[in-house]
Amino acid sequence: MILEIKNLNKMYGKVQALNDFSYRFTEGVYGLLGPNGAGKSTLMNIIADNLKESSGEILFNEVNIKTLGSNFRKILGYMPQQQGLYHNMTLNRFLYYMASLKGMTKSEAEEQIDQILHLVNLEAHANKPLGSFSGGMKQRALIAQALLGNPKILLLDEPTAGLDPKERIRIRNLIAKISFEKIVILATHIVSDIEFIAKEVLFLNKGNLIDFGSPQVLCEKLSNMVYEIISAHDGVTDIAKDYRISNIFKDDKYAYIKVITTKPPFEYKYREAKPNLEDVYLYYFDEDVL
Ligand SMILES: Nc1ncnc2c1ncn2[C@@H]1O[C@H](COP(=O)(O)OP(=O)(O)OP(=O)(O)O)[C@@H](O)[C@H]1O
Repeated sequence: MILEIKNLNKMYGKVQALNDFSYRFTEGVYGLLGPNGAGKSTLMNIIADNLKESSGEILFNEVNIKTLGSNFRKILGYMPQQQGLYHNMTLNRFLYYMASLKGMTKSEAEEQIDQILHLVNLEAHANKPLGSFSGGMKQRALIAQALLGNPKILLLDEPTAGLDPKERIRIRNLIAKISFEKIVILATHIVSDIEFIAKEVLFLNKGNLIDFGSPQVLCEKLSNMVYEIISAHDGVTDIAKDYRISNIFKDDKYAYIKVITTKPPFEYKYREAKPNLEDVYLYYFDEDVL
């Protein structure tokens, strides 16, 4: 199974939301990482056929998805970014409603909905109105509707937005569980959402694909660029002036400051540190963490 994106461009007036984006996706989880405005949702929406590209094409198993038409939509599950749900609708009604929009028969829906409710761990809430759900339950309800029809391609746009760490882990585990034999593309700006479940990570910035690869390969690119400076507690402010800091840990005696830099911080006591995907993110997106 191959989903191939070829030279995709999207302009909103003068804003280039996607710039000549090309990629080949096969079975597995892909993390689409980038800050606000990177073009993640634009890409998802074009794949989901909710938005028209300015140019470029998308092929599924070498056939243009425009030719496949509704047959492509049938194999696609899409979880949009934080959506207003129908507050008075019960979860069960919502799922039947979404199943009918996907053209499923009532008996097909019946068969699947029970299984999906079990998978997302919401069986006990099937007859409760969506308005009574917590943030995490709402996100799981949205994942549930995306799973209707057992799609081969699953697009998840910021599935953990606004969730507490426990719910985030729960969603992450759920995604790992449902991704078998599917192409899953997950857009997020939270590195830990995909660090341990993504086969490949794509870094997107201002519409450009700036790097991609397995988390391991991406981290290896930063070897010899991540160090831990060991300093007195009051040294942190000075270090922040000269170095990009990715983490600070303090014990009773010292501050341990993880920095990303092209040359070792010779002026301090330091040791080499192991890069993680968050360091790679900071390296590319140059965000101030202090
Ligand atoms: N409907 C629109 N009209 C005009 N510009 C838009 C529209 N939708 C998105 N954009 C612009 O396109 C660019 C990419 O936006 P997009 O929403 O795809 O990014 P994103 O990576 O999903 O960001 P976020 O995490 O904030 O959702 C941004 O500059 C955004 O302002």
